[in-house]
Amino acid sequence: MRELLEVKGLTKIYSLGSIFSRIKITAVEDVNFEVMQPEIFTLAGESGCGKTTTAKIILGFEEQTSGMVFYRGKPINELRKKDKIQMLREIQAVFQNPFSTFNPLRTVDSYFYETLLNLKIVSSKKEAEKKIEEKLAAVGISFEEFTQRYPNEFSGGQLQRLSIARALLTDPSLIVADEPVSMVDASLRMSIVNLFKDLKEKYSVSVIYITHDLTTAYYVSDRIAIMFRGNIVEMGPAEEVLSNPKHPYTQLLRESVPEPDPEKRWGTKVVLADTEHEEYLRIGCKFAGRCPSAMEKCKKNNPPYFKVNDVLVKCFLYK
Ligand SMILES: Nc1ncnc2c1ncn2[C@@H]1O[C@H](COP(=O)(O)OP(=O)(O)OP(=O)(O)O)[C@@H](O)[C@H]1O
Repeated sequence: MRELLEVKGLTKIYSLGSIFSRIKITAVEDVNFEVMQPEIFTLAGESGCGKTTTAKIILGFEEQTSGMVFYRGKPINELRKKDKIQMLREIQAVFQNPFSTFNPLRTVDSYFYETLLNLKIVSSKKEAEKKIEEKLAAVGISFEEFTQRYPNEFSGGQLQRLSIARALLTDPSLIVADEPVSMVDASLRMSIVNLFKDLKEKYSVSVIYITHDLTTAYYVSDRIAIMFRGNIVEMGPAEEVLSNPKHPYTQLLRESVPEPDPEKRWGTKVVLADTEHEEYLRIGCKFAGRCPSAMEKCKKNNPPYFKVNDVLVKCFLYK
């Protein structure tokens, strides 16, 4: 396996509030990880931990305050400037709400033809149809049931499969999937995350899977990073992290995780709850206020990472 993407020292600081009461929050703080090819790498954590901000920076929708993202060893920002079309082909996104991915007034197939033509992937309608048929087959939808239909003629699950098929049109190496199943019927979730496994095995596609749902994460991920208030607090093989969690936050997360708020995602209106605000501003471990094992030093010092077997844990308990 080769390294596909590397995130190094990634930090994003947002300013919130009015000019009279400005506060700064570090939504992503010195985040480091790499994604191999092929691999399903999961970023998990409760709402507001910095998963989406990390995804937005990788996808180029947001600029980092500091740190770098490397794609195949090269800084992604420079590649984006130099070879935009190639980057658009190589890294694709799948979002939470498939109904907002497609305009209700346009047929879904029109998006597919548009992507193929705009990115100059095909040169004729016949070639386009062949490509579309192949990608639909990969997500289990037939060409006939797809042609000339509007988004409201599909179920949420079918539409999410179609957004994955559309992402596949460019033969990407990396798919960044942000909560792709949280708006899909619980009974269909597994079948959609299974698709990611298939894509990894059949086409060597790597996936950054962003989720609050540890059940699907456990099932699909090779490695997982658990985030809390902008920090990765634990990272390692998914099986090990989720069946034997070390960080007190990962242990808590396994018990209950609040659902993400669809209204808040990818929007710009941001209101911080008091505890959230206080946790972001903590000098020591951001989890210390809620941690049942917190020690005096946790409140004063930011813990470094400790290695426990294959797992990195940002917690003084493992010193
Ligand atoms: N444009 C923005 N301006 C100011 N603060 C922001 C902005 N976008 C996100 N934030 C804040 O940054 C923090 C991290 O948000 P982010 O969306 O990355 O978390 P998340 O884990 O993906 O949560 P969710 O699942 O709710 O999207 C949150 O406190 C959020 O309120």
